[in-house]
Amino acid sequence: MTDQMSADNVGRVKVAVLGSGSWGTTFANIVADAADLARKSGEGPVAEVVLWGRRAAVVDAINESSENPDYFPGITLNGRLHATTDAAEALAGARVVVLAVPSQTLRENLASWREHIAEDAVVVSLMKGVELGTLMRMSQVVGEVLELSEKRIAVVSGPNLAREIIERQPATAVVACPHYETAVLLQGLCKSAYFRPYTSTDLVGVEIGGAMKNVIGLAVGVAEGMGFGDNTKASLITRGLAETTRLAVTLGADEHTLSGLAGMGDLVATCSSPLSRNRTFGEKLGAGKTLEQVVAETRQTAEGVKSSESILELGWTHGVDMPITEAVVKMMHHDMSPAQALLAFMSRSTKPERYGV
Ligand SMILES: NC(=O)c1ccc[n+]([C@@H]2O[C@H](COP(=O)([O-])OP(=O)(O)OC[C@H]3O[C@@H](n4cnc5c(N)ncnc54)[C@H](O)[C@@H]3O)[C@@H](O)[C@H]2O)c1
Ligand SMILES: O=P(O)(O)OC[C@H](O)CO
Repeated sequence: MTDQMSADNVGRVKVAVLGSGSWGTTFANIVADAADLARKSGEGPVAEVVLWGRRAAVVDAINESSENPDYFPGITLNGRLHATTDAAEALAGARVVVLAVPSQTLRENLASWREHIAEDAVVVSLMKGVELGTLMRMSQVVGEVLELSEKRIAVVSGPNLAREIIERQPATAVVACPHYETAVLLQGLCKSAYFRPYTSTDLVGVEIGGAMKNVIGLAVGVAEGMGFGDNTKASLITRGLAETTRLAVTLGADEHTLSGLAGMGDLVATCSSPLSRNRTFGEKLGAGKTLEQVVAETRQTAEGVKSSESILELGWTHGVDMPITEAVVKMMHHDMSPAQALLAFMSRSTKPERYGV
């Protein structure tokens, strides 16, 4: 996709969505529904969506009965959605490549997909994590492995609990790309009757907001599990947003992004919803289950568990104070009990409400 190409002269666009879990399936369905709307109205680009998945049973069910029985049994997907286990087939001719795999496997996935990704494709990350070891945001991993300029890398993020959106409940999101025209084109591809995307050029703010809300969601879940009420949870959400904003702004984000959909919006959705995997993970831990028990019970990706470590290191590398993230890391990775983590958090030295950047 060239920099000059606009939404008006694109016409048909093949979109490959890689990852047929909860969010990959839902986002592919959004784009297919958006294409139906564009076809009817004669306005905007019309996407042909191909979904890649690892498991043949899931792929066959999507193709034969428009259903993903693993994640959304009983929900009818858009009938035009085509699925395949063959990444080369999904990627052939795709001008938009959407990534929906766990953050920590992205690098190895991209290495195997790289040769099939068209040179002029725009690559869109749906992931909300930070890579362990490198401390890279997902767009940075994409840029490094695929050797893409940032003009061809975008992110979609926001308060997007998949279960609600697959039921076609109204939701909003942010499509971020440093190249504004690309963000507008992608906005056109996923704008449907129930999904309203806004554009942004602040990739850093949108990605840090998405990764951090998982960590804060874990902390709020722990508080819920320990039986605490709304004052505790509101305090964690608000101080969590302050922590998120400190980190994001230090890394170059616009402060306003963090009070938008990909910051506060997603934080509120994640921290209030029993549908959130991160919040649920924390809640089980807070209620007294061991980490091993919770890990064993968790089938879907709770990104904050691993990303809490890389995010804390990222904060420390840049001299950012991250007390909630630190408490989460101690509980997730250093055998600290929720009660001990709470004591450590509450007994820190007192501070002005606003400090740091
Ligand atoms: N589920 C949501 O509501 C939601 C919403 C917005 C963003 N996200 C983000 O989207 C990303 C994906 O989450 P999800 O909810 O789809 O997770 P999920 O656990 O539902 O699905 C992950 C998918 O990746 C596949 N997968 C697992 N390991 C893999 C590997 N090594 N190689 C290739 N594929 C592999 C799984 O088979 C599955 O299809 C996460 O970063 C998450 O934070 C999720
Ligand atoms: O289920 P979670 O905790 O991964 O959250 C899902 C989405 O990211 C909410 O926007």
